[in-house]
Amino acid sequence: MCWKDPAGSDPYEYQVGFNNHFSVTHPSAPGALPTRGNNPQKAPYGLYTEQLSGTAFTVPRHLSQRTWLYRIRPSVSHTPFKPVPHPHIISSFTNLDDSRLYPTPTQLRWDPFDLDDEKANWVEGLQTVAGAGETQTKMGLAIHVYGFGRDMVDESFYNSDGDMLIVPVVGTLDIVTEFGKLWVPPGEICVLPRGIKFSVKRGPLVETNCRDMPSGWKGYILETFSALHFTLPDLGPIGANGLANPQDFKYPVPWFEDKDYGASTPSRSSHFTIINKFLGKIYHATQNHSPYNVVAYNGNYLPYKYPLSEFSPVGSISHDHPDPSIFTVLSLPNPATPGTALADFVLFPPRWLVAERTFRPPYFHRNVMTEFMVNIKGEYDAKDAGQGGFVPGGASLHSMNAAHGPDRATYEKELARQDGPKKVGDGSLAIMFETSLQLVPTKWAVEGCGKRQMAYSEVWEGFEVSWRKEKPEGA
Ligand SMILES: O=C(O)Cc1cc(O)ccc1O
Ligand SMILES: [Fe+2]
Repeated sequence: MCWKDPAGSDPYEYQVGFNNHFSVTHPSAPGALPTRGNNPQKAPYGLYTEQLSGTAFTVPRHLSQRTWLYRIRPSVSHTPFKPVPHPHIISSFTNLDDSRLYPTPTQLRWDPFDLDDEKANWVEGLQTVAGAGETQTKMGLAIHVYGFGRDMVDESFYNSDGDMLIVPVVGTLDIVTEFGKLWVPPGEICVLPRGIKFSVKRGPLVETNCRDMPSGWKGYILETFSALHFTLPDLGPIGANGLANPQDFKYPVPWFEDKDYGASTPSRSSHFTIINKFLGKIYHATQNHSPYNVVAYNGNYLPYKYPLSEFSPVGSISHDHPDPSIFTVLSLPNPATPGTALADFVLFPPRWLVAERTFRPPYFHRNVMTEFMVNIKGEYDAKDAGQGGFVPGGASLHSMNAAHGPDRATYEKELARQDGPKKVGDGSLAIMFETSLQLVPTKWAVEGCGKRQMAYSEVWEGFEVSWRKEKPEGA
């Protein structure tokens, strides 16, 4: 089934259904998909047949992901890769003496990051904030910010290190992939799995309340190095429905161009550049044609997007504050420890809080998971969003076991609260990258970026010791 935005702001069409197996052909080339098998002696219209695997051939069937592509030229027709410096990307976090890293258990919070991004394209504008593990053994993850002001033209990127879950905060992303196009405004996310080629262009700059992020296209990226990919979390007693429903995940429909590059091409360059991130380094190769030449495909390894507004949250309808795992949108299980995640993508959506006899904002806690949060817009219910607070566009890192929770202002306001049911988060959106691994921030994030809120810990100062007034006599 094809889906089209009824409001008309997204110009593209999509196929729907999380992890579906799609067998599709561009409408201009009926019959481009082989009718028997994947790999005919000669594919229809002389197309080249290519398998792109997202998992090892031998993984259990329910984890297996691969797509067969039918394309105008084989992907392999390009020059050898040459390294190109990119000083801001880090993909190995295991050497804690690496001078680019800054291990610290301190609670960290940042105002919106300032990136020197006007001339950068999306790849050049990547900057690593934190990470764990490394790409070589496919164990770990990295968190990056991006900021760019230039479209990727005649350039395509693919990542050999991991999958990228992209969270735009300012500016719509207009993404061309080998599988078709994705339109990703703030409020939606997309996942670009390992190995898939794509180019990021600037879509409209939508209204933002990010005070310090007035210009540019900016957002956050969770990069997962794992050999497996995001899944929908189990629902357990919640039942068969709710949270992120499979039909709300949108996959592109085929889009291709039959475009050659040569000396006579009046383009910026006389070739197309393929950019690869491999072991944390950037490499360039060139070729004489557009890689967006896939006419038909058949498989379940594809990029996709998800509008966060479709998330159907569950919560407490009597008393007590449920743990935030109820807000998991996508999860990447940690095979080493059943029930834990290498990475969870968690959403704090607008919702009604009705719990009685309950301290409703997030409680004080010291979690075994590491929490990296981003305020996309509005006010998060545990933190003041004013100047120096958890501001839109800003982020926080609460590492394994690090105590955190409501700031003093929120705590006092909640103790004094009289009202009944309350809608929180109207017009607001916060997300969390949560991991069972120990994240290491980069030196840039802790010292270099100039956006760290050095006074963050003060939000938890000055709590009244009510006990002394209220304790039973003799205690
Ligand atoms: O720290 C945070 O704000 C995230 C969070 C939210 C919540 O409702 C409970 C626990 C938790 O870590
Ligand atoms: Fe937390």
